[in-house]
Amino acid sequence: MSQHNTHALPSYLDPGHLGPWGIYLEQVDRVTPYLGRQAKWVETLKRPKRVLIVDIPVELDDGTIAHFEGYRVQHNVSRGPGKGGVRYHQDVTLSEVMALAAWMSVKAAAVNLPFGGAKGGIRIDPRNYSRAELERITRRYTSEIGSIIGPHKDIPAPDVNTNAQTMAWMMDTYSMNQGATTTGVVTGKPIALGGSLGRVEATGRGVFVVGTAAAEQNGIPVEGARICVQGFGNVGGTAARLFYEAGAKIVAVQDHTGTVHNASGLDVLRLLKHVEETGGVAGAPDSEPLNADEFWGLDTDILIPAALEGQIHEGNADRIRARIIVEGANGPTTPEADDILNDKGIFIVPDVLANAGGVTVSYFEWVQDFSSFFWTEDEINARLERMMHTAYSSVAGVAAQHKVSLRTAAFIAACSRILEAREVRGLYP
Ligand SMILES: NC(=O)C1=CN([C@@H]2O[C@H](COP(=O)(O)OP(=O)(O)OC[C@H]3O[C@@H](n4cnc5c(N)ncnc54)[C@H](O)[C@@H]3O)[C@@H](O)[C@H]2O)C=CC1
Ligand SMILES: O=C(O)CCC(=O)C(=O)O
Repeated sequence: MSQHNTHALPSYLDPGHLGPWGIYLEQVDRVTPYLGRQAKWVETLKRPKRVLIVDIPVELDDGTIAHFEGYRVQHNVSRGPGKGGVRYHQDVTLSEVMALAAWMSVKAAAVNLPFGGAKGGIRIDPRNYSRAELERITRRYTSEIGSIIGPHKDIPAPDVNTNAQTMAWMMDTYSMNQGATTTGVVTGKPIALGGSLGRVEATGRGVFVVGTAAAEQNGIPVEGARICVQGFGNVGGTAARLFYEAGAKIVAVQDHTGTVHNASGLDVLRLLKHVEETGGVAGAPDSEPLNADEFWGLDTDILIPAALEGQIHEGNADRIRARIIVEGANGPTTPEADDILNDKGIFIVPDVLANAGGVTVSYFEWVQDFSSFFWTEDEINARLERMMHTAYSSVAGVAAQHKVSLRTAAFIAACSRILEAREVRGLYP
């Protein structure tokens, strides 16, 4: 059992709290005064365009029948087709998927990609199911949402507990139902199926690029910087490795199995191997265990939350001693915590900017699939870096102009773009 089950729930999971969708709505309310005449259209952002809840009946390996609840939400498609990952997690809710879809709309617009926002999920703990069962569940889910996805409508990708194999099954199922191989229906596919080089690492690489820019802006040399990372999967593991290779010291890592600490710096390559072999960071060599709560009070230069939403809340924000927070996860900081951290002068690179590297390389993959012409990994990484730098500078410019946080600035830039598209498209059929 995870040590986290023994701790109080984060405040956003308390009954009566706003929940992820409520948090998103509050973020939109906070930015509305900066939208000028576009504010007239702001209601567009406060309701999803389309919500689909599906029942997924599947025969398990032992012959019994199980039913899972799945979702696909398209929040906004004013600027292009919906885009966003698919999450398999036991705590997935409609409110969460709605918020994740909305953050995708904001993210795509903040980085100026020609996409709207969407997200999907299945309420399931995938660790309890065999590979064959997961394949059947994924295929049935894909068929159930098949009428609303498509390369020009809504393009899924990996998120928590899904990966390139999941995308291969989705692409194959969609193609079988269409009667034609349709590689552009999902991104994050295996390279053999039209996937893009660099996509697996892209989100962590983007975190590294903007994290480095933020460190420079705050006079923190990356070489020797102390870094704590929560979540050591696709995003956290890659970001930790890139910072480690740049000379930073990864002093603590937390995942669902535990928290490991080494004040002189963990050997990240060994830690990655340990996680591959054992499924989590607990018991990693050359580390001491910490309890989950101690992690948040560690004296550090950069904190990278790269696990789930609501991890930084009013119950722990006050104890955080990082100089910079780079949000690898979606929605890791509640609005209450955001206020506390801003008052403490902690510099936050918000999720919609910091973790946009993944969807950026997904965009490259989608473009490559259409042209059937594939780029080298160096080309992809160079383009990714350029786009992340451009987005960071333009959001930092908006922040300076309005004297607001990078989060508010990213929302101002993104919401303005979405609402401008809404306005010029017009309303009538
Ligand atoms: N994969 C991608 O391309 C993108 C992912 N994200 C976001 O980044 C975050 C992480 O996603 P991935 O790395 O893809 O997922 P993943 O499934 O590869 O890894 C998730 C990590 O979080 C840890 N974790 C889960 N529950 C935890 C808990 N209660 N406490 C501490 N750690 C916990 C897991 O142990 C694992 O290390 C999510 O918020 C996701 O939405 C954002 C943009 C793109
Ligand atoms: O790569 C994508 O299309 C979306 C990735 C994603 O789900 C996210 O950025 O949160």
